[in-house]
Amino acid sequence: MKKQDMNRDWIATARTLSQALPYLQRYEGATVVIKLGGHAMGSDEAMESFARDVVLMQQVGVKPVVVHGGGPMINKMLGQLGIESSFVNGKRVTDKATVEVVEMVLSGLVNKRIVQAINSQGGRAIGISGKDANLMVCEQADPELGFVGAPVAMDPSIVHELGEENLIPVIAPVGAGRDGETFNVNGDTAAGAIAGALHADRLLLLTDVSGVKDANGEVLTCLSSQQIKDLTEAGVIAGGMIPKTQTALDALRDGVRAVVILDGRAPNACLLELYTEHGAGSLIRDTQPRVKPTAKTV
Ligand SMILES: Nc1ncnc2c1ncn2[C@@H]1O[C@H](COP(=O)(O)OP(=O)(O)O)[C@@H](O)[C@H]1O
Ligand SMILES: CC(=O)N[C@@H](CCC(=O)OP(=O)(O)O)C(=O)O
Repeated sequence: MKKQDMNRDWIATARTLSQALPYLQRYEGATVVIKLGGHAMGSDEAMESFARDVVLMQQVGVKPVVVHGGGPMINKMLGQLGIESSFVNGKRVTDKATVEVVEMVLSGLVNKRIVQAINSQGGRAIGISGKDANLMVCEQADPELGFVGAPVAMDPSIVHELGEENLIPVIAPVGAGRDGETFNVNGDTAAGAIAGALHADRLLLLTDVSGVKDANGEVLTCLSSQQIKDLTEAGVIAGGMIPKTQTALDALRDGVRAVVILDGRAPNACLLELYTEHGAGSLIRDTQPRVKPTAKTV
């Protein structure tokens, strides 16, 4: 690269940092729940970029809370063990043998991989599941789905306590039932319930598509509740996008200020969303247009 071009790059970087000031101020002290989907954590590079974003967010005053999925990793382990599984509306039909594998993979392999990635970037992450400190008590969601849980009682105090110690909670979507059963909770559902209990300022759902697409495959940058209902009825929102958009609606109802569905494989996806004028993905915030205000309101 020529010296002149390098100077231009540095000037652009400085300008980007300067332009981030109103957003840095806006999100200082904000609680941001980030759901990392299994498809978004494929490569080591993607994981490293995610971890850097989370550590940087905390460095500039955000309280990040990570909730993760791990569907592809569960599929792989079930395959290795010769256990078949099927999905109904994006949720895994979960029998006794399956729920044991789900907990092993989510609370073990996947959770610790994320914890390690964040800690490697200088953060202090701690891995827990919905079972810890009664964070997420569940009931059976639907008898047809077996041990799939619906969160019914949330106690977010452990998340607050960890945040006060500057620890970054990394939460596996596994919950306990009142009779001691273990429930497999869809990662989006768990993230929404946790964001709702925390009254989070933002819920970022990181996935493997650039947002919610319409019938022509175009990403919708801003969506209302009604649009979500219409697109779901028309079958345009399908599969794994159903729990995601349903989560968004539930989270808004529970007091989360806004939900964004975005591509977690894109480098620095979280920073792009929070700290640039452009933003990323599909913003779900009732009927307001996707305009990034410059005032100090979140
Ligand atoms: N309208 C839609 N817009 C975008 N993606 C959709 C839509 N309907 C269904 N999908 C599917 O939803 C998937 C995301 O859900 P899922 O695979 O469960 O992701 P994750 O593992 O990140 O939770 C996308 O890869 C896409 O195939
Ligand atoms: C009930 C249910 O479907 N649970 C999910 C939990 C993991 C998950 O949600 O992972 P992603 O976010 O990567 O899809 C499952 O068993 O796959």
